[in-house]
Parts: sequence; structure tokens; C-alpha cells
Amino acid sequence: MLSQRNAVTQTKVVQRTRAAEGRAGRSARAGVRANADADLGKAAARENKPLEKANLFSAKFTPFAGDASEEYSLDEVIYRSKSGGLLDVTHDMEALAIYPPEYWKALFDERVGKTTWPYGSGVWSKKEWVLPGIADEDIVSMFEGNSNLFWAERYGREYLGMSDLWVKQCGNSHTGSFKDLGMTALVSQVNRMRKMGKPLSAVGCASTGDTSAALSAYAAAAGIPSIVFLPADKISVAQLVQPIANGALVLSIDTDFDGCMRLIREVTAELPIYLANSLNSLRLEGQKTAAIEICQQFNWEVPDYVIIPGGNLGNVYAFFKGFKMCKDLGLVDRLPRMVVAQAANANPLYRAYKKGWDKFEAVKAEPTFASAIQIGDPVSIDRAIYALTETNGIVEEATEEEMMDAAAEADLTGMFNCPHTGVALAALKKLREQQVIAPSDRTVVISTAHGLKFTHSKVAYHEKRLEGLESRYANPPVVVKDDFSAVMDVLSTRLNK
Ligand SMILES: Cc1ncc(COP(=O)(O)O)c(C=O)c1O
Ligand SMILES: N[C@@H](CCOP(=O)(O)O)C(=O)O
Repeated sequence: MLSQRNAVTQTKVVQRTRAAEGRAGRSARAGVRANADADLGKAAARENKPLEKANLFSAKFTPFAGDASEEYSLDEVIYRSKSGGLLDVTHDMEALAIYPPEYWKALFDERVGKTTWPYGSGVWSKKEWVLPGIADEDIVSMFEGNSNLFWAERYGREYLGMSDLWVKQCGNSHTGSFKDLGMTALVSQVNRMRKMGKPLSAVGCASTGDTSAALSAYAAAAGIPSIVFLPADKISVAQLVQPIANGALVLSIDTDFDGCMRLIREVTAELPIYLANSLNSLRLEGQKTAAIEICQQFNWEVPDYVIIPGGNLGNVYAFFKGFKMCKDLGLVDRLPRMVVAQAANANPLYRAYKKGWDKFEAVKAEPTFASAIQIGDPVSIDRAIYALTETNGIVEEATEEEMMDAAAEADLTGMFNCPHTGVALAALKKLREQQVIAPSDRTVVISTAHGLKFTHSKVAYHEKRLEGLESRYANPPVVVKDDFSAVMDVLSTRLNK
């Protein structure tokens, strides 16, 4: 008890000190901001344009790895480099670096939680680092991002012996997954291109359920037709109804995700349908803001570990890019160690990692409760390997039982996790057991979707209906007669346990 009281007093002292530091920091940042604004004003004046219209920053497509002189405007419809490799969005880092780290911190901090269009969005609050050239009126946003960085205090302490565990709730979003972050960027760019007269009749994607939900919602908001290719009977009912409700053309195809992906690539090469999967690097520009947001939420400090469930593998690179930009522009001083967590039933990255990256081989992805990552031939494999090698990264896997147990266990401390987040939590558990992650390491688990999208498997778990699984944390409802003594019997049995 005494030590608890000491801890509370200590926390209050830390809070008061931080508040004082915060006040001093805010006024210093306001000064930096005023100076940098004056510089921006001068630069705009040189261009003879009002500040907000001056094109001070820019971005373009370049090959992900390859000829640095090959480049394309973001207004071009292009998904691959000349050699057939992946593309990346490259920013004019020199222009961004004209402004000191304190300028960017102050600017980003100032925009959080406001209604000012479009900066109240967690993605567009970082507009200069995302799509600097797009006009505010072309942006299609639902004010995505700004998601809770949940301090998993009880889960960390009681189940993992950790004191600094956080869960970034990217699934607490308009369509219930992190895909909204990328889709606002991509659909905004499509909106701009259509206004410019580019012949793009629709946007399209292959999906395991979350990309399609986000694409159809953002396209509907902008009045752009959308087409989604879904593997028949392989996504949840909640995910299926999302594009249906948003008026998308939904093709339910008798194949798996990898088959849908192959088809959409062929179709978008033939028809004026803009490809909205993460093969298109515009998506990753929006997704990377979650990493910048994590640094911001930690007052511009970098966590030690970031654990991400991986499928098509765009997101791990997006996070890497966000952290790297923060480091390169001096907002933080290092990169976190990145961990990708895969379902054992769909683990091509894990297998390649175990072979020392010697050889990557696509696999036939088997069914998994983490159905959104049932992917055997990830399009961003090269991006993922790069992000992991640059951060001394790790890949872990989780069996069906491990992921469902981990999600259920964490739910007992107030969360409501989807199976994909369960995969990441199970990976964390293993890394704690192996003593790779230490008790005080600041660790962030990326929760990629809302648990409410996956109630079917969660209910089946709690009703012990999942074949081959013990369902260790099952908590089925108790069926009781409409009778006072029957209710009292149940309560006394339970309460005396
Ligand atoms: C809920 C969820 N988690 C994780 C992922 C994996 O993300 P990525 O494909 O970028 O690796 C996806 C989609 O693939 C997803 O929908
Ligand atoms: N989980 C994804 C799979 C496709 O990923 P993408 O990021 O390449 O669009 C989905 O929900 O469809």
C-alpha cells in the first residue's frame, strides 16, 4: 500500500513537472513557429504567391529501388517502374529540411483536434509530408487518424510483466481499419486527377475486406464509382456489407486474395480503373502518418519496438517511412526496432526471415481467423524486407490458438481486439518469453482493425465452438430461467468462486 501511495505521489510530481515543461516548451515552439512562418512568408513572396498557395514542397514517384533519375508526376497513372519494380513517393527533403524540427512539431501539434479543413485529419495535419501539392478543396477526408495510443497498463503489468506497453488503435476509424489513412490520400489524388480531366472512370481494388470497405466509403464520399474484388466466403459479414452499403460494384470471386489481386492488376492495366491497393505507393503516404503520430503522442520520442500484423506488407514499410522521415528531419533521434507478426497459416515473410532472407517464396495461404492477412504472395515483399533490415527487425508468427488466446486475454483488460491484433499480441508474448523485449522496453502494438468487424470468430471462441482450440479464456453467457432463485444460484456460485 505504502509503495502504491509513493508511486501515486511520484506520478503527480512527474505530471506537474511535465506540465511546467509543456508550458515552457509551448512558448518556445510558438517562437520557432513565428520565425519559420516569417521565412515561409519570404519564400512565398519570392514566388509572388500568397503563403498558402506557394509550392514550397513537392513529391514525385520514383523507383523503390533502382534508377534514381527515373521519375513521374503524382498526376500520372503509373504503378510500376520501367523495370517492373515497385514505385515510391519521394519528397523534396531538402525543402522540408529548411524548416527546423521545432517548426514541424509546433505546426503538427497546433493542428491536432481542430475542425480546420483539412488539417483536423490526422493524415492531413501532416499534409506537407504527405501530398504537398494537392489543393485543400480536392481532399476527400473523414478526419481519419488521431487514433488513441492506448496505454495497456493492466495487460502489460499482469500478463507480460511490462511497464511501458501501448496499443495504437488504428481500427478506431471511420470504416474500422487503418486503411482509411491510406485511402484518404489515394482517393484525394484520384479526385484531383478526375478534376484535371484524366479519364479515370472508377477506382478498384482486390481485398480481404478492409481495403474494400475504406475504398468504397471514400469513393462514395467523393462521388467516384468503386469496384471491389473479394474472395468469395473469405471475409467477415461486417466487411462484406460495407462496400455493398456504400454502393460499390462488389465482385465476389471464387478464388483467394492472391487470385483477386492478380485479376485486379490485369483489369486495371486494360481499363481506366485506378488501382487502389497498396501496390500503389500513394496509399503508403497516408498510412505512414500513424508512425509520425506515435512519435508525436510520445512527445517526439521513439518507442523501442513497434509490432505490426503483416499481410500484403505495405503497412510495415509505411510505418518505417513515417519514422524515417521524423528522424531525417530531426524530430526524433533514432528508429524503433520493427516487428512483423504473421499468421502461421499465411507466413511467407516469416519463412524468408527464418532463412536469413536468402530466398523469398510465395505460399498458398491457408484459412485463418486473421482473415484479412490470409495472403501468400505479398506485393510489398521488397518494401517489407527493406524496412526490417534497416531497423534490425524481427518476424514472428502465431498459430490460430495463440492469436485467439492473445486477443481474448487482452480483451479481459478492457480492449476488444480483432484476430490480427491478436497475432501481434501473440508475437509480443513470444518475444517477451524469449527475453528479446525487456520489461521496461517501450513497445507499441499496432491494432489494425476494430474487433467488431470480427464478432463471428470472437463469439465462436467464447462459446468454445472453434474446432481444435481449447478457448482458454472462453466466457460464454449463462442461460438462466426467469426465476429469482435460479438467478441467485448462479450469482452465489460465481461470486463464491
Ligand atoms: C486488419 C488488417 N491487419 C493487417 C493487415 C496487413 O497489412 P499489410 O497488408 O499492409 O501488411 C491488413 C491488410 O492486409 C488488415 O486488413
Ligand atoms: N488486408 C487487405 C489486403 C490488401 O491490402 P492492400 O493494403 O494492398 O490494399 C484488405 O483489407 O484488403
